[in-house]
Amino acid sequence: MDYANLISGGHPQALPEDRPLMNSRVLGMVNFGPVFRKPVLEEGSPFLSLRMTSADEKGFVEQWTAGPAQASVSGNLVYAHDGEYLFCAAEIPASERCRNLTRKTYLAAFELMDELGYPRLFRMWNYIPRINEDNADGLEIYRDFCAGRSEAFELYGRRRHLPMPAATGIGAQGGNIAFFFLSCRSGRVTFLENPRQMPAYTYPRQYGPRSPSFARATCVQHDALGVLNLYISGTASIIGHETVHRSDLMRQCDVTLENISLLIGRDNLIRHGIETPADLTLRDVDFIKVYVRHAEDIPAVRRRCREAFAPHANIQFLNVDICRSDLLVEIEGIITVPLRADGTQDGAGLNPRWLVHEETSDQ
Ligand SMILES: C=C(O[C@@H]1C=C(C(=O)O)C=C[C@H]1O)C(=O)O
Repeated sequence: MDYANLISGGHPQALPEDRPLMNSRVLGMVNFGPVFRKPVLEEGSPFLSLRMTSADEKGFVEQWTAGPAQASVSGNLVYAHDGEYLFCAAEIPASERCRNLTRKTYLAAFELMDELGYPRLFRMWNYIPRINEDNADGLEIYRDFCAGRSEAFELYGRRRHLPMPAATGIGAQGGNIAFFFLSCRSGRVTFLENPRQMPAYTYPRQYGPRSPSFARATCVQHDALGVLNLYISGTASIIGHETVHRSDLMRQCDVTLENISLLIGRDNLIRHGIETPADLTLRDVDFIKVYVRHAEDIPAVRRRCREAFAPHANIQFLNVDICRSDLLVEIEGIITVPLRADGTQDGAGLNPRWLVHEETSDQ
């Protein structure tokens, strides 16, 4: 596999025997690179390419692997499942306003989850080019998107209980709106809120005709494996429902990091009925994506994040717009926690692998 070609937006070619990338254990792959391509099946696995970097940046491929998976396509949904987890990616075709197509595509995704038997939706990622620009009606595209998504949750929720999962709703450097999500069949799923922030789905109408549909985090517990995965939503400098420190990058970083610390802290976990052998802190967060509005702010944000997170944490910095035009930075991550007192675990639950450019140059 020519990873460099893959990351730079080329089509995957035949795999070398020693480096099975798109094999049957791959639930899905998401390329964070310079070219948008709608999700397709490549070498038997779902593959979505997001335009998230400039041509001269390294980029990376996020690979979700689990058990032997079956992959297929249904309309504009491309998916794979392994008996416990479902990965599904979709493009929302370009239009002058996205509410209706967002609602339609989201509803199709919920139906698929149900039909395949993976009803426990636990993490969604939404990539929205021109997120702060206006649609044909003068409504911000993010708000238009939120309206369609909210309608899908409401309509589907009349038939099936479907709590809102952890999510990210962030800009992209081009292409069309695309989302991918993870759901599971038997993991014990808990949805967390942050006492310092109003639940997003209760935001007042000043932020749009319908509020964003997501929780602050989702916890998936696999008691048989002795492990818990905590998926942290994109988090920003919002207290209550208001953006704070509108023009102060470093204060926005601090509030964002404080929000995550509070969210994963012992008091909040216990409030949601979750017990872990040790207190969780920022040092436990991994697979951290840091979204930064202005490219020139990345070095300062990088320094601050390197202070806050563990040295071994996987961190990627992406220069994209953020869901509110007064937000300068946003952070998401994942924590994997052994549940047994002796620290043993019979599996890691579901984490991604990041194949970054340096790792691929010797392919
Ligand atoms: C930063 C916030 O929201 C962002 C938008 C989200 C969405 O619309 O799915 C989810 C998390 C963040 O990426 C927030 O409202 O606190």
